Amino acid sequence: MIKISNVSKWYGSFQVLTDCTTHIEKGEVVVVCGPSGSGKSTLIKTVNALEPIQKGDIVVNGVSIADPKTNLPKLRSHVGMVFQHFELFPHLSVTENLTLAQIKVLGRNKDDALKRGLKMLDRVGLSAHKDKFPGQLSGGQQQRVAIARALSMDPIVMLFDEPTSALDPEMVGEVLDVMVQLANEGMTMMCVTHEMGFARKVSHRVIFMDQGRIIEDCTKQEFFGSPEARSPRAKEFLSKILQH
Ligand SMILES: Nc1ncnc2c1ncn2[C@@H]1O[C@H](COP(=O)(O)OP(=O)(O)OP(=O)(O)O)[C@@H](O)[C@H]1O
Repeated sequence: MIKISNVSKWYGSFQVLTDCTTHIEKGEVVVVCGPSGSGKSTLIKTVNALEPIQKGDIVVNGVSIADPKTNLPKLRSHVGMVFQHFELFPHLSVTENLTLAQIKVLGRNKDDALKRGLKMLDRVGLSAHKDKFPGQLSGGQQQRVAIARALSMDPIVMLFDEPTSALDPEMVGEVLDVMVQLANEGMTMMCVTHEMGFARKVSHRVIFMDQGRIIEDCTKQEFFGSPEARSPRAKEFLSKILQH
């Protein structure tokens, strides 16, 4: 489904990603973790070419992002992305937020877009809020609308970049519940998150990054179950998070 091969990236002279190689199969949930600044967000943003790469390739569903002939807006329309900050349009109602890209990018008619959007809004438990504006919703509700908006586009994969880290603690659970539900329904997911409870509960694999490199790429059982077999940097990270 997604093949990341020998990806390197620089910001000016600073190398942010070094020779990253991994893959995500259909229906797999992969959690990307690691210390702050290790390149997790940058890596996930390269998957839909929001961040360009200078070396290597990423193939999404058979389409190479490095191929100059690739239609990147079309590729992005199949890849759902949910960010730390919800990035809903503040001047549009929830319904308008849900339908805009379906109409403009996928060319759906208004009725079909509305039907699909409301179905996804129901899936995240927010049907009653369809006519509100983002500012009238809590952070957790806004993030659930952002997830519903991404799902309305019928994505083949969902990318999550720290979707709960800007939320008050009591709202984290409601967003994670939606993500757990999606994972259980078989959605292919790549998630940058510090929520190790989520990683332990639903992920299939864990990628651990440090200084722009993928240091560990293993099953969650290997990652959490046998910390003694991990690299020194991952061991240190695990010992910190497992204290709590
Ligand atoms: N647009 C940019 N220009 C220059 N440097 C950048 C840019 N974006 C990120 N960086 C740097 O690249 C490195 C990796 O950043 P990135 O956000 O990918 O890390 P991260 O692992 O997701 O961190 P965090 O967990 O703190 O969000 C950091 O040193 C960061 O300062």
